This record gives sequence, C-alpha cells and structure tokens, in this order.
Amino acid sequence: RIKLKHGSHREGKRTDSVMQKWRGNGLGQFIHWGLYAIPGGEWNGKQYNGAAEWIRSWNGIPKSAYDSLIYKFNPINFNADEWASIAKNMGAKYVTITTKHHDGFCLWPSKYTSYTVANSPWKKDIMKPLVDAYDKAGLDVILYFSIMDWNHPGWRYDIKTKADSIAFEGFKKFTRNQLIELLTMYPKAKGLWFDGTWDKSWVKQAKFADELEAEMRKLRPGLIIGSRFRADEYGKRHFDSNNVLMGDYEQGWERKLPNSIADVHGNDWDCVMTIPENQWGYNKAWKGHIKSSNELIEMTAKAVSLGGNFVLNFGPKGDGSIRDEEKKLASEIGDWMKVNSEAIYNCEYSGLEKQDWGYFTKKREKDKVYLIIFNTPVSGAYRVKLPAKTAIAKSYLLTNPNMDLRVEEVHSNEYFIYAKPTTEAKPFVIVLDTKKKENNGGNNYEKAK
Ligand SMILES: COc1ccc([C@H]2[C@H](O)[C@H](O)[C@H](C)N2C)cc1
Repeated sequence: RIKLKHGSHREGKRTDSVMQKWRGNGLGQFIHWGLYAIPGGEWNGKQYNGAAEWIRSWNGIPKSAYDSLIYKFNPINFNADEWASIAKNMGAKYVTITTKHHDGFCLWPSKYTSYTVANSPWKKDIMKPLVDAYDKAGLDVILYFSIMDWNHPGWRYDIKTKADSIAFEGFKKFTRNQLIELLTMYPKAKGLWFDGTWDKSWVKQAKFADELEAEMRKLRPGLIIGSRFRADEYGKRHFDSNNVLMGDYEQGWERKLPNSIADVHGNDWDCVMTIPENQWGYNKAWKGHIKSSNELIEMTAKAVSLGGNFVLNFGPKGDGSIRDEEKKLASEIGDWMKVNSEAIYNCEYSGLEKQDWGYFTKKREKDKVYLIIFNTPVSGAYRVKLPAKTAIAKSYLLTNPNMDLRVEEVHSNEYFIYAKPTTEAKPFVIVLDTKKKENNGGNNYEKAK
C-alpha cells in the first residue's frame, strides 16, 4: 500500500442511514437543463453533431453568441411540481439536477458570478422551487456540479505559467465558494454528483480538493459525494493509488452498465443513462436509437441486480416543458414500477449465479429473492441455483402471491421453477421466499422423478 495523504478516506461501504437510503433507491431521475436547452442542438438552422449540452464547444458558433443566451432564458412553461410528479410517477426515489453545467450558467442566484438566472429575463431562482418540489414529492435531491466552467475567466485546462497559477487560484476560491453556497442555500440536498474534473488543472489539486471535500462533509454531515470530485496526489481518479474508491459511490458508469459483480469492486455506484444514444441536454432532433421502456426497465433491473442505482436523464426544453416522448417513457416505466417495485426498492446483489431469463435481486436483510424475467424460456422452467444451506420455502408470482409455483429440484440446490409467461410482452417477477435448510435436508417440493 502506498502512503497517501489525499487518497480515499474510507474502505468499504458507508452504513449510515442516509447512505442506506441512497443505496436502496434503485431508480433515479437526472435533469440536464440550462442555456443549451434553448438552441436544442441547432444553430442558424444547422444541427450540431455532438451532445446538445456541448453546443458551446462547436466551432459553428462564436462563444459570445452562446454566452448571450442568458438574455433569452425565460422558461415560461417551467413547472417544478410537474417535473417532480413525472419523476414520482415513474417510480424514481431521487433526482440529480444540474446546478451548473460546463457552460458556467448557474440555475441559482450565486453571489460569486453574474452568469446566473438572476441576470436573465427569468430573474428568479430555479434551484429552490426544484429542490422544494422534489422534496415535497418525497424524492431526495442530489446536486450535479461541473468543476470545469467555460465562463469563468480563471478556468484553465492546465497550469503552465505563473499567470495560469494565479488565475486558477482565483478559480479554486470561486469553486469552493459556490459549493459552500449551494450546500448552505439548499440544505435539503442529500449529495453531490461531480463532473468536469478530468483536466490536468483540477487533477493537480489533490490537497485543495481533499480539504474542500472535508469542509463540505463538516458543513453537511452525511453528505453523499461521488468519486468524480477529486484525484489523489498521484493524479489517480475515482480509485486512489491503492485502488480504493474515492468518495462514497462510483460515478464511472455513464451510459454503460457493469456486466458482473466483479466490475463494481464491492462499492456503491450509480449508472447515469440517456434516452437517446448520447444527448443529455434537450435536442430538438429526437433521432438515432431511442431506448424503449422495456430496455430502460431492463437496465434498471440489471443495475439493482449488481448493487447500483439507475438514473435516467430528462432534458427539459428551453421553455421549461418536458417533451412528450420523455413523459410517455416515464409513465410506461412507472406503470411497471407500480406493480413490480418491490423487486427494485431496498434490493441488492443476490450473490446468485446469473441465469439467461433475467436478473436476480434480493431484499436487503430479508430472505426474499426476486427473479425479474425478461427472457421467457420455451420450457417455461426458470433455473435457480441456491447456496448449499438455502432452501425455497415458497415461490410465487409477485402479482399472485396466493398461487404457489411448481418447484422441481433438478439436483441438489438447483431448481426449475415453472411459471406461465404473462400475456403481454412485459417483464414480470417471480418471488422466492428462502429459508435455511433443515439439517435433514428436507424440502417441501417434489424431487426430480
Ligand atoms: C469528454 O466527454 C464528455 C465530457 C462530459 C460529459 C458530460 C455530459 O455533458 C453530461 O453532463 C454527462 C453526465 N457528463 C459526463 C460527457 C462527455
């Protein structure tokens, strides 16, 4: 082990109640909203090929023209309660909201820059109504914050000269001030999701970032901080030079999911996902592969089966409304969650060997295992392998707990559970109530003939 001053300060998962709640959320909503939603991936009739929230980096438009979008920010259809109810009805337990993306535009009236909602035609704070609306709807709020800030004169990609270093010192103070300001103005926020920390300038700030993280945790005990905030003194990010996770959860799963439990190294993590291939901010063009609700439900199940949370992104339009396609998907996912969320909320990695029919989840501290079925075997038999000392007490469809499913022991601790596929092509859940095996190894189901 390398002696580290600014590496991870924790081994293993946090066990406090705030983190336990986060761990059990299962499904979250991401909101990317800001000035980039006004052009929506288009400028002077030409489509930008990248992600819409990065349009400022496009050579096709002068930076000053983009920065002047502040004078067009007037989201007359913004309705925080509507956004919160869409998330609640989808079955999300928390939301991650962009307070400031890379363009530096602040959705809150920050004292430390004029590039905020306060100096737009809208004038009013956006973050407060959002935090209050989601809180009222019972969802926890996580604040997304981009360290990289293209609007701040002190931002540097690297620090090469004395002038760079002086400018960046000012930028570091500004960044600290904004983070303390956010935690002070929105004390209900449960955590932070960091972005824009890959450039050398920030990677070189191991000590500063470590001290700032400590200051934020002192100000807001229980705060949940992602692994993307800081690098250790050797420039290692997410995992320090001893391969220990920095922060409280791994933020590395962006538009991709882990494939096996080995990929997550026993840590908490979230997967953040776009509905189109790669658009976080609103893009007028709703093109390419748009994920279906079945796909998104499967990603949610896969994430929870591997001990993580799935956070689905919505990109509200410049006027503050949410596009119909996103509302429709949220409601389809919500319809499924209303029936099946017992297999998602407060569930964790089951430790069972993955089978072809779908994903196992396990209710934390309970002897309940869920089979979330996506691929119905033509045999109608769902294979389950259990650890030696575990038996099946009962097995039934989540939607029909009074009808026991037939269980056949194929050989010791390997079973087929027989269930009729549901009528419509929608994922469904088989529940296993498990119990410790009696010492006579007796089980209350038929042996293979
Ligand atoms: C350099 O490639 C990047 C950098 C940042 C991103 C940003 C996106 O704009 C969005 O905010 C996503 C969560 N984040 C990683 C995406 C790709």
